[in-house]
Amino acid sequence: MAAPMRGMSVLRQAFQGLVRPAGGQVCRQVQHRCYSTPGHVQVDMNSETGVATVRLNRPPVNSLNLDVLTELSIALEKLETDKSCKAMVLASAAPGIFSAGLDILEMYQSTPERCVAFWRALQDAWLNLYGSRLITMAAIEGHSPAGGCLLAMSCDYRVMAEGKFQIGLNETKLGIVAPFWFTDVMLNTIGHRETEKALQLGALYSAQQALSIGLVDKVVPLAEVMPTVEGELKNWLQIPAAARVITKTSMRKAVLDRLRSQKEKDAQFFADFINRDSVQKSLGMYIASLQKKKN
Ligand SMILES: CCCCCC/C=C/CC(=O)SCCNC(=O)CCNC(=O)[C@H](O)C(C)(C)COP(=O)(O)OP(=O)(O)OC[C@H]1O[C@@H](n2cnc3c(N)ncnc32)[C@H](O)[C@@H]1OP(=O)(O)O
Repeated sequence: MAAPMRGMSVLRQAFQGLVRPAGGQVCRQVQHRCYSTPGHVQVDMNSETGVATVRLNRPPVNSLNLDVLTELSIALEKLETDKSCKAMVLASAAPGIFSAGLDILEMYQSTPERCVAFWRALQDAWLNLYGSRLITMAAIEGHSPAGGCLLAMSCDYRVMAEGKFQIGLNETKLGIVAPFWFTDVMLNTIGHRETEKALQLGALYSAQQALSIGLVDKVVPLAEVMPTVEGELKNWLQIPAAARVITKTSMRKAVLDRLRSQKEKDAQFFADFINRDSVQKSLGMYIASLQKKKN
């Protein structure tokens, strides 16, 4: 069986009620337990089915800042150690968006120390998600670029809403480079040739295009995303858990170990890279282009 993820014991305590995060709530009902932190990540645990729904909740676009990533790690750790939890659905509480990826403002004109802390939080959230023993499914009910795509790809199964929404690792379009572990996850998902094209072009795919290259597993109308995930979960839940977990762990171990063995080096590299003048200039232009879109 997969070992629970290491670290963050204070965070785990927070969820066990020993330490309460500022402004956080723990509410218990008969069949549903809701663990809500200040509002960035909502967890609804259905004790009857053993399925938890984790919703990103940072409107307008669920950009992933230090707080969101830390809260996501807390939530995933808690579910990992909850023996009654068998599966986790990752979704969004914000309409029209799964996640806009990393909060660009965490990378623009930030201090090296903040950059390192931010990157460590991302690493931990990803290690918890990709290394989870749970069945993990992404309900992609909106746009899912960059870090949003990473989260979705790190689940076991993806259902995306048809229509105008886009998904992909578009980092090169921002003048930045997808880290090796983003690349590894994409390689494991869509294979080498498609990854080469997708990453160099910073391609964002429609749901149908994503389906055709295997980036998502099913495309359905928006209203059908959750029911489709629930239907698919029924199949996965029938598989003997130990055999499924051992299979998943063995297939993901090399990629997880690659990051685990160089977390600090990776965080330092990120902080150095992102603070280069040329990268800051590109990010500044990208932020301006997002703002200009509105005018
Ligand atoms: C080795 C080290 C290398 C470094 C590797 C670093 C890796 C980075 C991975 C990433 O995740 S980078 C982030 C990439 N994300 C994007 O490119 C998405 C940008 N956003 C969009 O394209 C659109 O916002 C959207 C997601 C398609 C949604 O469009 P919509 O029209 O619904 O909303 P907007 O009006 O565009 O946005 C509303 C509001 O939110 C701000 N915003 C959008 N995305 C981000 C973001 N990722 N971070 C921070 N802020 C974001 C946008 O600027 C608007 O703000 P305003 O103040 O209301 O104008």
